[in-house]
Amino acid sequence: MKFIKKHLIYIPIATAAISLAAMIITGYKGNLVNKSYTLFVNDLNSNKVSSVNMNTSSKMTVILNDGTKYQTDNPHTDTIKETLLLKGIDVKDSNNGPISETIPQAVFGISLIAIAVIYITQARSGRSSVTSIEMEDFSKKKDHVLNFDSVAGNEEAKESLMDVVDFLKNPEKYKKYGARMPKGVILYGDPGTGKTLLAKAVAGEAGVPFYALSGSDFVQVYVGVGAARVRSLFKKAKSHGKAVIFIDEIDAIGVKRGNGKNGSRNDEKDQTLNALLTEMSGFGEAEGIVVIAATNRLDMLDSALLRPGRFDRHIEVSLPDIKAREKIISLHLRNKPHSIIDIETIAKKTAYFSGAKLESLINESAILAAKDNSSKITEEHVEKAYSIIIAGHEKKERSHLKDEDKILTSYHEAGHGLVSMILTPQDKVSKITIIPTTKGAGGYTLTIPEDNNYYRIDYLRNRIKVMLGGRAAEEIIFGKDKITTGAEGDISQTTDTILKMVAEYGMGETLGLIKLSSLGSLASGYGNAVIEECKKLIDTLYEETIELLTENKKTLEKIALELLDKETLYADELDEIMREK
Ligand SMILES: Nc1ncnc2c1ncn2[C@@H]1O[C@H](COP(=O)(O)OP(=O)(O)OP(=O)(O)O)[C@@H](O)[C@H]1O
Ligand SMILES: [Zn+2]
Repeated sequence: MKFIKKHLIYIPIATAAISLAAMIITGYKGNLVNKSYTLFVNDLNSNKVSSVNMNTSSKMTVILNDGTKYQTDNPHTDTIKETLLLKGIDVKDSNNGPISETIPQAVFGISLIAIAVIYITQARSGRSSVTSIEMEDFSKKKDHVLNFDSVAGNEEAKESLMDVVDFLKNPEKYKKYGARMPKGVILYGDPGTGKTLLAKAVAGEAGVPFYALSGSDFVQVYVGVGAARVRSLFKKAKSHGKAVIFIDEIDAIGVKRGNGKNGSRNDEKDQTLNALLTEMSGFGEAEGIVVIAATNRLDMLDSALLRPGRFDRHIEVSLPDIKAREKIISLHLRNKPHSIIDIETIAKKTAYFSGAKLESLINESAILAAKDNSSKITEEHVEKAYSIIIAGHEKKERSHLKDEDKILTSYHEAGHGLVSMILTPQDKVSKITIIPTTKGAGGYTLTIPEDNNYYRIDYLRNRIKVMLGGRAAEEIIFGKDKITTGAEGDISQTTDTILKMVAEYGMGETLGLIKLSSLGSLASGYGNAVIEECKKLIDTLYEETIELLTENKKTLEKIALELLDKETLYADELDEIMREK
């Protein structure tokens, strides 16, 4: 839209130029000399005049029999025309100039007005709308193209996105196999973790244009404008063939409908969202267009957005762990004069920093170096910048965790991971990390090999122990009076599972094979007894978990300490520790 609007002004400019040229050509009357009125009267009296061309202007044009042409004053008397006619002189009396002259004049005038109108509206809309479709054409730019090397860390996200890159490069290949490739990908994760950067890198890797729009641009615009913007964005992208369309802050238009807090649906958002969904179903698989959206909150999104054929790929972009932070710092120090050798120490100190925050740390250091007129960025500059950044952020967020919290999280997560590796080895632990994910503080990741239809009772009991492993580890290491709120999520999960076992799966004694939820109003009589049984079961399972971890305390400590050091431990590192056990 903006693109067309921007070029609209060239149409009247062109017409103005053409009409001006026409005016010059038609208006060119040769070098018309001016002669005095008495000379004209002389010519008239000697019958030399062939024709006279007069109009409302102060001059009239005289053509003599020999073809010479000159101008003289038009006396504007009532009789002049008659006098001339009586002498048999051809008189052209036009109030308006000949058509060939007036048309270019009119067109020129209209063009000037059009230029002014378009210029004013553009200047105005430029001021009032912050929206601009950001466009970068990676298919043409060959120098400093963003690619996956520009994004440090985030290896898992990059791996998932490699598929998308391959699809963008060879959509036909996938079509041949009848594969349905993702039209939409959602990148979710904390602010500043590099979601935008990754989306640009996909376009860069695939060598296709990148179009970006932010969901927040649609807030507070008139109904219909957002939808129109979406349509024009897609139209533009499609006209180029392959493309990456990036929609930042998709939550601004795609929050769940009827969500209590954000309950007041807004027509504009709905229309914009609908336009987006329509556009997405409107292009075919082989077209090579991928829409990448970013959000900080995947759980807030409307399920309509997440359905197959829409944004059905969800890729988490997490905060960097120590290795990734080292890479990000190195990346941003590259091309800057510096004398920093010990990047590892900086990485150690910056736990829970996002990529954006690390970038601003390095930038701040560079500013300090410049202020000092120092030839290089030194470790002292980084030190100073660190204090500035921490002070600036501390008020706003719980940004940098205290070491104490880090230690606690390490043991907590190690507890989950260790219990899982011992009791449910079939569920492969692919990583344990103390870097918080959007789902909560810390975390370990399970890759469950097969999707089971049924779970055996012993498996369910073991799963509960895995969930209790975090709290149990805290208690073993720090003592009962030092336990934390960190286990809240675990506790709600175990409660759900145990309640289902006793009240729905027929695995308890109080109800036997009776399903509590089928009892309707009769269920209330069983309430307390069911809770009693659940509590007893959980207590027993918790004790067993404490026992198990106490027996394996050495391994627990080893995992925790390595976690503290490396922040993330992957399957091979964990296998190594378990082998040494
Ligand atoms: N993994 C990374 N590697 C290198 N630089 C990074 C990385 N992550 C973030 N950055 C730096 O932080 C800047 C901001 O990142 P980006 O805008 O991609 O984050 P985002 O996840 O899209 O944030 P938001 O959710 O706030 O939109 C980048 O331009 C880059 O300089
Ligand atoms: Zn936990």
